[in-house]
Formats: sequence, structure tokens, C-alpha cells
Amino acid sequence: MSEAPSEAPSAATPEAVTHSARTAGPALLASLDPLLREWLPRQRWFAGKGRPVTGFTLVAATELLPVSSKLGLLHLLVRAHQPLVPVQSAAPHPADCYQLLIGVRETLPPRLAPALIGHLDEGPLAGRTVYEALYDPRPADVLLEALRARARVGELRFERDMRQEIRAGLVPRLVTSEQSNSSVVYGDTFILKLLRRIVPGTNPDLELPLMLAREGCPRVPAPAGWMTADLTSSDDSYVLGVLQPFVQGAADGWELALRELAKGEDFGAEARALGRATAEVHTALARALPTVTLGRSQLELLVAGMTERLEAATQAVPALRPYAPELRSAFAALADLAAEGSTWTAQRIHGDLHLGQCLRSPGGEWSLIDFEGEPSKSLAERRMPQPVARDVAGMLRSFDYAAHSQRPAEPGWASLCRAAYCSGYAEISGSDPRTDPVLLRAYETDKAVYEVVYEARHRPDWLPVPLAAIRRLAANDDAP
Ligand SMILES: Nc1ncnc2c1ncn2[C@@H]1O[C@H](COP(=O)(O)OP(=O)(O)O)[C@@H](O)[C@H]1O
Ligand SMILES: O=P(O)(O)O[C@H]1O[C@H](CO)[C@@H](O[C@H]2O[C@H](CO)[C@@H](O)[C@H](O)[C@H]2O)[C@H](O)[C@H]1O
Repeated sequence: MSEAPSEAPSAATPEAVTHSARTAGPALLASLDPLLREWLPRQRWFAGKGRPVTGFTLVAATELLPVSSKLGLLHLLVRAHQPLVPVQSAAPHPADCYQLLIGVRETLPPRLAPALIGHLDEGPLAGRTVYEALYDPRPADVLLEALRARARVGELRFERDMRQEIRAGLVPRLVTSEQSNSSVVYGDTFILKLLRRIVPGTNPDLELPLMLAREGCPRVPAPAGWMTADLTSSDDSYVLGVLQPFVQGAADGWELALRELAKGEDFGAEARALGRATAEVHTALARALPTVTLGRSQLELLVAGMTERLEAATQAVPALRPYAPELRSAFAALADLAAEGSTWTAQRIHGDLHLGQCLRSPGGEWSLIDFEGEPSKSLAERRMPQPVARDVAGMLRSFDYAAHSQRPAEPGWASLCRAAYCSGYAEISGSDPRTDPVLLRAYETDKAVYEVVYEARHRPDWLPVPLAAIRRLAANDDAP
């Protein structure tokens, strides 16, 4: 375990982080406004890509280190205003709220150059340079210290599980891989995920790992600390960040799958272990939180949602159109089963499961991470009980993705993994997902439709991967 280098700050005391910027906040934000308008849309985690930012509203401002001192740290929650896209214009759409950590210095040392937001000539920060503070070990340390100290700073609350020891002085480093949020690793011991687009209410990224820890499920790193904002202007609390034990030397399932594919090795044993891990998590969630039975009316709603998403996707990606009738019947087949009296159990699930959300420790143990669900959906939707087949379908699609990202594609590799994963799942849960092929096909189809839109928007080169699956699903030739 590494210790802080001598340039890191002495551990911040709760007193050092008790200065609230509520009154100075609007003036600070006004001076930052032009810089943030330019900087925010360039961030990987910015959710409103493709539309300019036209202004900001302050939700909360907290000085974690006084901005008047040599090194300041300003915590901001801001709403970013953007013009509405035509499809949204009928309904009011609240501007997205983002969590920002702004460092304030006179000059930036060269090592912090990539973190630069800009230099201010006017306003309360005139003559100072502002930057993304998470690149800087000193402000990052303030967050860990606040969690250790269970600090209350303005409207920010830092909490921890006292049963987990969090040592002072663990050296922070920002995770630089592509992420929807931002994470800082402390001394290879803990990882703090700071949510970027934040919403009020219970966030499954904290809720579910806490529940699973309480259930004694070892497949998910147990939260050691968490950060929330309890705003005086709102009844709801906002989850801002979660600290979890860092799985040292871990590789994610996607990297490992590609590595094995490149070596021509099969991944069956790992896929089976992943099936078992998924079922362990599902079993624990079903014990911890309510399950419900879905009957005809609920299935009709579910099928209507899938069909609507398909219609929207065929508008957005014309290449889907030739397959739409068969895909619609994949969904309709589910509604038909419900009409004949079939019912399904629904429970809390991961909600966005794929190989990239699975970490394997050097000892071969699998953990599941990132229980945030699909960030584009509302918290209420993400927290709804759903059939476990939805997570299973996500993983089955992921094996298919890995195999079809190869030249030439390796469909046999995918089939083996998909079957092994379902067998592993059945070993723990007692129920093999393949025994409900209509449900599984509907969920795989729904996911593949989502992927077609995702790839068309974000990675057009990848579009052939989900489109190939769409062809197989339309022909009902893709069962695991
Ligand atoms: N507990 C952990 N141990 C080791 N690495 C982790 C852990 N949690 C997350 N990571 C790493 O951080 C990355 C981002 O985490 P994730 O929760 O998926 O964030 P995001 O929602 O921003 O995508 C993961 O891909 C993984 O590599
Ligand atoms: O990063 P997120 O977890 O928010 O997920 C989004 O990006 C994923 C790609 O990074 C995308 O996943 C798709 O590609 C993966 C390979 O890169 C593959 O393993 C997944 O099965 C496939 O869905 C995901 O759909 C998207 O929401």
C-alpha cells in the first residue's frame, strides 16, 4: 500500500472543510460561466453531447478548500441549460444537473496541464487559474479525508461504514479510461466513483451494493463510504459518490474475452463462472428486496415499451427497417404467452450488465460493478423490479459482441460462452434462462435494438456488430 508523497497535503481536518460558499456561489459561477460553457461539452461524461450549453443555474456551491487560499477547491452542482431537441420540445425538460470539482490556483504546474479549464481575468477569482481538481492529488485527498471524518460541509454529507478501515494518506490517482462518471483510486485500496450527471432520489449505484453487502454477497465490492448532497431547496437527497474497495490487479470481462479470442482460446469456464456470479447477485437481491409477479397487464406494458423503442430506433437507423416486422413479432410472442396465462417473477436486477461491468481478480473471483442502470432512464424506471432475463440477455449480447468484433467473426466461440453462462446461472439459481426462450429472445432483441442506436450515434464502425445480431434475432436463429 502506498503512502502519500511529501507534496500531498496533511490530512484535512473536518474544520478545514467546513467553509460553505453558498453566498459567494452565484458570483463564482457567473465568473466561471464562459469557461465552463466551452469546457463542459468536451468532457467524456457530459450527457448532452451535440447541443451547445447556453448557460448555468447554481444548485449548490461548497468551498472544500477556501478559494482565496493558495489552493482552493470548489464543489459545484450546476444545471447546464441547452436548447431542446425537437422531439423533446413538447414536454418541459429540466436541464441536467452536473457535479463539478473545480481546483483554483494561481498557476498550474505542468503536470496538471491536461486538467486546465481556464484563466480568469475578472470577478471574484480574477488572476487565478481553474482546473479539473480530480487530476490533483491534493484536492482528491480532501474528499477521502472528508469521508474518513464523516464530515458535514454545507449541504454535503460524507458518510462511511465504520467497519471498514480507511487509512489516511492513500495516494490518489484519477482513472483515465473512458467512463460515464469519474473515478479516483486511492493507494490501490479504494476507488471513489463521483457521479457526474446527478439526479435526486435513491441511486441504485449505492442502494444495491449496500443491500448486497448487508446480505453478505461477496460478488460486489461493499461500499466503504458515500457522499450525498442534502439540499435545503429539495426534499430529496442526491447521491454524489461511492467509495468501494479497489479490486487490485483486476481485468474486466471484455478485456479478458478479447484476450482469449486473440489467443484462439475458449472462454467457457469463465463464462460459466460469470453465470454463477450473476445468479449469486440475483439471488441475494431477491432476498433483500421485494419481488413481484408480472401478469398480463404488466407484460403488455413491457412489450409496448419494447415496441416503442423499436419504432423510434427504426426512425433513427433506417438499416433496421427490413427486420422490424419479425422483431415486432418477437415482442408480440411474449404478449401472447401472457394472454395465455403465463406469469413471470420480477425483482431488482443490475440493469445494464455486460462484460465491461465484470471484474476478475488475479485469484479468479468475479465481481460485478456499476449498478447505476441505464443512465438515460429515470431513477424510477431503473429501480423497478424486472425479470432477471434482462441482465442475462445483456451478458449474452456481450459474448456475441466480443466474438463479432473479430475478423473473421467467431460465432462458435460466442455460442459456447452463451451456453456455458446459462449453465453456470442455472447451477446457482436452479433455473436455466434457456427454458424461457421467448422472454430471452425479447430481451436480447430489445438490447440489440438499443445497441444499434448506441453504435449509430457513438461508434458507427461498430454498427455491423449489433446489426448482425438483429438479422439472427429476426430469423429466430440466435438462441443460446
Ligand atoms: N471496485 C473496483 N475495483 C477495481 N476497479 C474498479 C472498481 N470499480 C470500478 N473499477 C474500474 O473503474 C471503471 C469505471 O467504473 P464504473 O463503475 O463502470 O464507472 P462508470 O459508471 O463511470 O462507467 C471500471 O471499468 C473498472 O475498470
Ligand atoms: O459504458 P456504459 O456501461 O454506459 O455502456 C454503453 O457503452 C458500452 C460500450 O462501451 C455499450 O456496450 C456495448 O459494447 C460493449 C463492447 O464495447 C459490449 O460488451 C456490450 O455488450 C455492448 O452492449 C453499451 O451498450 C452502452 O450502453
